[in-house]
Amino acid sequence: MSHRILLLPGDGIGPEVVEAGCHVLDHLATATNFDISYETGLIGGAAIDATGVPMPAQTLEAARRADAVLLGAVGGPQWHGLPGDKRPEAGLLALRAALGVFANLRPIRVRPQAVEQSPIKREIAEGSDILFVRELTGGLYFGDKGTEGDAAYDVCRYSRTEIERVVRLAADAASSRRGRLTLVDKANVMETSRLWRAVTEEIIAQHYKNLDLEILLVDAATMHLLTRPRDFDVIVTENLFGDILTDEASVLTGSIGLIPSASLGATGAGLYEPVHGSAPDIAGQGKANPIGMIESIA
Ligand SMILES: NC(=O)c1ccc[n+]([C@@H]2O[C@H](COP(=O)([O-])OP(=O)(O)OC[C@H]3O[C@@H](n4cnc5c(N)ncnc54)[C@H](O)[C@@H]3O)[C@@H](O)[C@H]2O)c1
Ligand SMILES: CC(C)[C@H](C(=O)O)[C@@H](O)C(=O)O
Ligand SMILES: [Mg+2]
Repeated sequence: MSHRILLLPGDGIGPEVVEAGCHVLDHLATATNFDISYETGLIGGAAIDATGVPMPAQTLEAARRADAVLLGAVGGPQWHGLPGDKRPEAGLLALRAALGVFANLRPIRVRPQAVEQSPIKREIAEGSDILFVRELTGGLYFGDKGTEGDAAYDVCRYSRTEIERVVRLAADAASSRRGRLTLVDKANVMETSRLWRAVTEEIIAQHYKNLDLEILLVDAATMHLLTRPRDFDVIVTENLFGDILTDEASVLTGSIGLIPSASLGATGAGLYEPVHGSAPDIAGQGKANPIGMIESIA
């Protein structure tokens, strides 16, 4: 049976890292007799230029048919003036929503070979191995948004079900790793965070008594990540905090180009993409680090 892989190279360095990743995948597929077939689709700025929209219906249909979707990156300064729902990034958000991939796994490991590349002191960074589980289809990204006169708003909303499913996934991951789960929230200010905290404490107390649960406020967490990174095993958090904290934590490894991700839902195809963006500052120069893409494929 052929495994259908949808390639969405996107913009900037996206096509460069997807091409590099496919060399590796082709080689492995041949070496192991693993039958794959590729389809390539448009997303982001490339799709806007070709079709006028960041997520053509044809791409969505191909994603729903695929066994896995590999995405490079979307976005770039040439599309920055567009309204929010017409920007390249809106194409990626539509894809995540359509595939229902609510859990975004972002492993951040400091490799012994690269520890000297880290701007963080060796004695702090060495041996860090953190799995972020970022909620991916809720929160501020998908709440009601708009403008009212000269004001603007983005609503942050989470349901108990949305929190439960991703916390359970993170708790399962922690159970098969070092048994430590950290919830990062802003429960001293945000109502959604208070719900995250209540639901998480309940799930851990009822179903994961073996786990050691730590809870941190997000502002302090940004410091702990760079001062005691080895203390963390699995970190679960909401969509926006997860976006920001994983770019921060990537610094431990020496390059955001090293960080892979897998976005998974309850059923259907997964979406596999490096954590970095389209890197317009280095696009077309043949120097983008492809490891994040290659590890996403792995
Ligand atoms: N998943 C995605 O498609 C995704 C993720 C993040 C940002 N973006 C978009 O990408 C565009 C640029 O965003 P940005 O500049 O804030 O973030 P970025 O991640 O593209 O780049 C940040 C910095 O990291 C470097 N970098 C990124 N990937 C690298 C790699 N593989 N190898 C070496 N260096 C690498 C860049 O050169 C840049 O200096 C924006 O339009 C943004 O919305 C897309
Ligand atoms: C491009 C953008 C929509 C995206 C996000 O914020 O989720 C990116 O920063 C990421 O980390 O995948
Ligand atoms: Mg990001």
